[in-house]
Order: sequence, then structure tokens, then C-alpha cells
Amino acid sequence: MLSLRAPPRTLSASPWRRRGRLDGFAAPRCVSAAPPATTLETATARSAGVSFPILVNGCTGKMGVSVAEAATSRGLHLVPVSFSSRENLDKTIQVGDTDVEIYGPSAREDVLSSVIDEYPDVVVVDYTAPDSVNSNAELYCKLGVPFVMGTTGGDQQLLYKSVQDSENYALISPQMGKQVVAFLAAMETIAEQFPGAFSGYRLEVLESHQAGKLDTSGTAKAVIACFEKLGAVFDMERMVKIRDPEQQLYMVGVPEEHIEGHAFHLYHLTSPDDSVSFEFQHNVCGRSIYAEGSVDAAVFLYKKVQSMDPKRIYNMIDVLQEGDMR
Ligand SMILES: NC(=O)c1ccc[n+]([C@@H]2O[C@H](COP(=O)([O-])OP(=O)(O)OC[C@H]3O[C@@H](n4cnc5c(N)ncnc54)[C@H](O)[C@@H]3O)[C@@H](O)[C@H]2O)c1
Ligand SMILES: O=C(O)C1=N[C@H](C(=O)O)CCC1
Repeated sequence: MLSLRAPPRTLSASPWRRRGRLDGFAAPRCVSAAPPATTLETATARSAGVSFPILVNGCTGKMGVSVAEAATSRGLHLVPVSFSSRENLDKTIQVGDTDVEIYGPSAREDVLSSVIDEYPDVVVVDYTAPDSVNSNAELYCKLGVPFVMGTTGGDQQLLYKSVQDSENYALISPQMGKQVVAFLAAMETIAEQFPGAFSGYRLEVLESHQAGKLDTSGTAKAVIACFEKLGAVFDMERMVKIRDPEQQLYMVGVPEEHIEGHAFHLYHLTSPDDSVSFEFQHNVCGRSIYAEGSVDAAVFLYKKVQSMDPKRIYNMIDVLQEGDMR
């Protein structure tokens, strides 16, 4: 059996270790690719009168490409521009029939300003990197372009402050998958209604993502905040983060074809006297649920901007509550 490089005390006390292989992490029957959008779906997006320009920032990355593809399948107009953290990339990325031109950091303000002149109702969707969250948000706010921030990490407090101060429109969420958003909404509801119900319970958390993921799961952080409101005790330092493909394959049980793109989460709660335990899991293979959710988010935000809704800052629970997720 593979041993984890995670803090040993957490694991020796945990059900994951006792089971050997993480059979709690029952892998879903994963599909390899996003289902093709049907003609009906495309027609629905158009007939609902929600065709607008969308700029996906981070088209050099995996989520960026998936969102750009989902947006075009849903009948949105993909702006043929995206950005990179690197200068002189001199690159175009093909998404369907569109050649998306990639610009470096020094050009981004001028290029984005020109895009806004050409497409005044453009919505930006950001899937870049944790250390770009705040600088990108600052730019969107400075230019007054509404944005969906799918990128996790960065300074979240500062992110909200930038949007509030600029009175820009933004939708910010570490999780775009409809069913996981519903789970998060349920967690927020019970935390609000029954604060302290899990008082003194010990919480253990394991998250496994593709090796390239730079930050700790933003979704896990949001779920943990709810367990903490419920009274559970958790030390962030003890989060078990798995990025090693071999461990993912043999211990977590991630299907081989999804080692490059998965998000498995397990939360285990134990009562102070060890007599009661709870376990919650959400295991996602691939990226299609996030890509579809991101397009839902962009459509939702576009409609809020058009109606000059006074709220201005939203999350995915707002989208779900308004029945706007597919
Ligand atoms: N909200 C969600 O549901 C959700 C789902 C999946 C991933 N994510 C988050 O999205 C982010 C991206 O994930 P990914 O799997 O696509 O990563 P990735 O590494 O495949 O892609 C990120 C891309 O952004 C580029 N980049 C970095 N800084 C940039 C900048 N300043 N401007 C433009 N491009 C820049 C990188 O070069 C890279 O090509 C991560 O933070 C991840 O946690 C969120
Ligand atoms: O693949 C990623 O990276 C993911 N990031 C989000 C997070 O940090 O919670 C959502 C799940 C996938």
C-alpha cells in the first residue's frame, strides 16, 4: 500500500487509512468528454435572447478552453482575445471556428479597452491562476467590465473589496458545478439554522486534484467554513492534499483517464467521545460540469447587468436559487 506524505497523525486516526485503499472514494462512472451540446440547447440559449460576447481569460489553460468551447456551443459570441502571464507568446488557440489571439501582460489593458469599445456588453470569465486573481480583478474593475471569477485562491477579501469599491458587477465562486453548488448551499443552510450542532466534533478533510493545481481546494475551504459554523474543530494545516498521480490512482481510486482532471473531496467528522461519525464526499471527474456552470454564471451576470440589478456581487448559490443552472 502507498503511504501518504500527509501528516501521519491525521491519517492513522482516519477511516481512509483503516480501509487501506480509499474505498470511501468510490469513483463515479466518469465520462471522458463533455456531452456535445444539442441543437435544442443552442436554440434555447439563442431563443432566450441571451446571445452576448464573452471573453474567456486563460484560454491557454484547461478550464479556459473548456469554458470557451461550452460558450460557443451555447450560442454565445466568443471574443477572439485572451491573455497570458507570459510576454511574447505570439500564439493563437483555436476554439471551434474561432482563432483566439493571446496577448501578454503589457498589452492587456489596451487590448481589453479596445474589446470593451467594440463589444460594450462583453462579459469576462476568468480561469487563470491564484496569483493573478487580484490583479486581474483590479483591471476588470478599473475598466468596468463585468466578470465571472472562477479562478480560486488569491486574497478573497481584497477581491470582494475591489468589486465593492468600484461598483462593478461580478460573480465569484470557487465552485461552478451545479450539484456541488447545491451541496454547498445545503451546508450553508444547516450552518445558519443549527450553529453549534457539531460542537466539539473533529473534522478531517482530504482533497485530491490533478498535479498542476497550485492552490488548496477553494470548495473545501468553503465547506470547512460551514462545518466550523456548526462547531466542528479544524486545523487548516492538517488538510490532506493529494497531488501525486500514483496516490490518486492506487489510494484515492481516481480513474486513470481522469488523473489529469479531477476534484475528489472527503470530509470526515468524529464526535468528541468517538461514538458518532459522519462522512461526506463529492467526486468529480473531468471539467464539463464547471464549464457548463461557468456559462450559466456568465448568462446570469449578463442579465443582471442588463437589468441594472442593485446587488452587483453574486455567487453560484444565487444562480441556483434563481433556477438559472442547467
Ligand atoms: N470555480 C470552479 O468551479 C473551478 C473549476 C476548475 C478550476 N478552477 C480554478 O480555475 C483556475 C484554473 O484552473 P485550470 O485547471 O484551467 O488551470 P491551468 O493551469 O490549466 O490554466 C491556467 C492558465 O492561466 C494562465 N495564466 C496564469 N496567469 C495568467 C494571467 N495573469 N492572465 C492570463 N492567463 C494566465 C496559465 O498560463 C495557464 O495557462 C484554478 O485556480 C482552479 O482552481 C475553478
Ligand atoms: O481543478 C481545479 O482546480 C478545481 N478547483 C476548484 C476548487 O479549488 O475548489 C473547483 C474544483 C476543481
